[in-house]
This record gives sequence, structure tokens and C-alpha cells, in this order.
Amino acid sequence: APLPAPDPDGVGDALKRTLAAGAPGAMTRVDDGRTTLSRTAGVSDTATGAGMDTDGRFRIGSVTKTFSTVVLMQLVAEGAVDPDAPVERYLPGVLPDTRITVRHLLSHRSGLWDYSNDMFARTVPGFEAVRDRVFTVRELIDLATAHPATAVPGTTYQYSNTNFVVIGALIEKVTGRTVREEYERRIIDPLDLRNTAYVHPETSISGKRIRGYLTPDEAGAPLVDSTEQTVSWAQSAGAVISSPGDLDRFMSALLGGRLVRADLLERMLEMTPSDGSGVRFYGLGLRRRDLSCGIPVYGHTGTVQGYYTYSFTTRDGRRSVTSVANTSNNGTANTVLGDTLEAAFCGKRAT
Ligand SMILES: C[C@@H](NC(=O)[C@@H](C)NC(=O)CCCC[C@H](NC(=O)C[NH3+])C(=O)[O-])C(=O)O
Repeated sequence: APLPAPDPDGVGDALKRTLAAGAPGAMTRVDDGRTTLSRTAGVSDTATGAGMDTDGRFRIGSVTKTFSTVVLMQLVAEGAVDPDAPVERYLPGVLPDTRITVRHLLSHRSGLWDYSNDMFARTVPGFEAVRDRVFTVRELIDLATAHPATAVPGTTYQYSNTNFVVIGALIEKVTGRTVREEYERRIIDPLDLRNTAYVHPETSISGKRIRGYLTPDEAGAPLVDSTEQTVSWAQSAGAVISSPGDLDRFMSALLGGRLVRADLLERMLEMTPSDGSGVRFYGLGLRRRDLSCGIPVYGHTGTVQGYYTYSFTTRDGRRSVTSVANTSNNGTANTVLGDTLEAAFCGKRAT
């Protein structure tokens, strides 16, 4: 069935409400193959007043998890990794429970504690303590395994950044290359994603960049410019830099079957509920959201200090939508930003 036409006014209204919730700027880019719709609001830099730009570069946070999953699934297709094998086979002695399989990591069912819960219990102090830190993957895994497991492996969905930091270590061990090289040779170069890079542990964003502003926990406190940071606390779970245009191309290529073998893409789409809403699910490194007009969309969200991201596409990859706000630790701004998906995929609300 043909998709409803996007509702530009609905997108613009959601972006204005995102600013009213406290974001300095917000933007949405809709790619329908041949046509592109871009809407921006507010500023990408509060000092200069420069506007938002859908070719601007920003920190995509957990949308990185989908990049890491694409690399992993290509290794599965090449016979280098068995998703149902224990992680122990590829990373002996790294995890405390040898029952944890690669698939458990990809579907957030490993039971591994998320070390970021401890790191960012206090938002700005937690961020300041790590913004210039360079962690080894071993250090991050040790922070996680200092806590008991949250569940028996395979039994429960429990979101954890630890899972995708281990996936990154697995990719590097199996290929003998860095995740940066693997992102470049398997995704960035083939799709010509010119505004996408993995520069960990560098702290700056090169080129046309969107500055990010972290909202402190204390009501009314001034926003903290969090643009420059290593994101070493997240690495293959959250440190990719990209643009709305590039993320739209990436998600369209993925669901359009151009990045992962069809039967393995089907595995990625085997979903379990990620919350009690009945409309949000997690597969392997991919989220699904069932929109109010009955259209399921696939992609990922991202939260890294100073940036909220939604990047979703239709099942066939024909229409992709990426929305960004340059603040974080602001739940209202995040929720309202998500309204852009309804306007962009479902069109005008039935009045
Ligand atoms: C949820 C999101 N996950 C991600 O993108 C990963 C990389 N980010 C996090 O786990 C959030 C870390 C805290 C951010 C901080 N919050 C606090 O510090 C709260 N005290 C902030 O909001 O910037 C996803 O998968 O969609």
C-alpha cells in the first residue's frame, strides 16, 4: 500500500515543541528515494546562532549499535561467527557466564549489567568525569561484571550498553581489524557516507558540526556544551558520528536488503517487546515502532550527552526519517521529538 504523504507542518510543529521543551535546536530529514524533505528549528550553536543543518554532523549514540550489528551479521554470512555460539568461543575468559551467546548480546538478553547506569547516575558530574577519558573495552566490561547478572542469559530483555561493547571486541578479535576499519570497509565506503565517521578517541567533530548541549539535573541550571568528548564510555555501542542524510541512506540500505543477507536480516527483525507499550520492540541491534497509522518502522534511537536521535525506515527501506535534537537528559524533548515520526510516516492526523 502506498505510504501517506509526509506532513511537513506536523513535522515543523513537533520540532517547535521540542524547542519549547528546552532543546536549542531540532531537525528532521525525510528521504523518499527521489525526494527529500528537511525541516529545521532553532540553532546548532548557541554562541554564533548558526541554524540546524540536515547535512550537519552529530553524535548518533546508540544508532551505532545498528552499525555494529551490520558488521557482525556480515561476519555471520561469511561463516566467521556463529550467532548461537557462546561468546566464550571468540573471547575466552572475558565474560563471567559462558552461557551468554552472541545472539544474547545483539538482543539485549545477556543479563550483563549496564555500567553506564553507575557512570551517569549524576548527569553533569558523571559526564565531566569521563568526557576526556579513554577506556579499554576490558575496563568497561570489568565495570559491568563487578555487578551480578540482571537475569539468566536468554530469559529477559534488558537494555545494556555492555552488550555492544562486547560485540565490538568480538568484531576486532575475529577480523584482526579495528571497528573503525570495519565500519569503513563494510558500510561507510560502500554507501559513500561522507558525513559519517568513527574517530574514537578523538574528541572533536570535523566539518559542519551540530553542537550538543547537555541538560543538567538541577532545574533551571544552564546547559553544558558537551560537543567535544571521546564517547569512550560507549565506543561500538555509541561513538559513531553521522548526519541525518547519511543515516537515512544507511537505514534505507539496511532494510532495502543491501547490507545484510536476506535470511540474516529476517533474524534481525525477530522482535521481542522492549517495554510495556505494546508498540515498541527490539530485534538484533534494531528497534521496531508500530506507529498510530499501523505502519511499523525499523531503526534505532540514540542518546549521548547533548544529542537525541531517531533514525527509522519502512520495512522496504523506501522512506527513511532521521530526527535530531541537540540536547539530552530532557525526557520531554526526547518524547516530543519522536512525534516527528508520526508526521513524517503517517502524514496528516485524521482530524
Ligand atoms: C537509550 C539509547 N541509548 C544510547 O543511545 C546509549 C549510547 N546511551 C545511553 O545509554 C545513555 C547514557 C546516559 C546519557 C545521559 N543521561 C544521564 O546522564 C541521566 N542521568 C544523557 O541524557 O545525556 C537508545 O538505545 O536509544
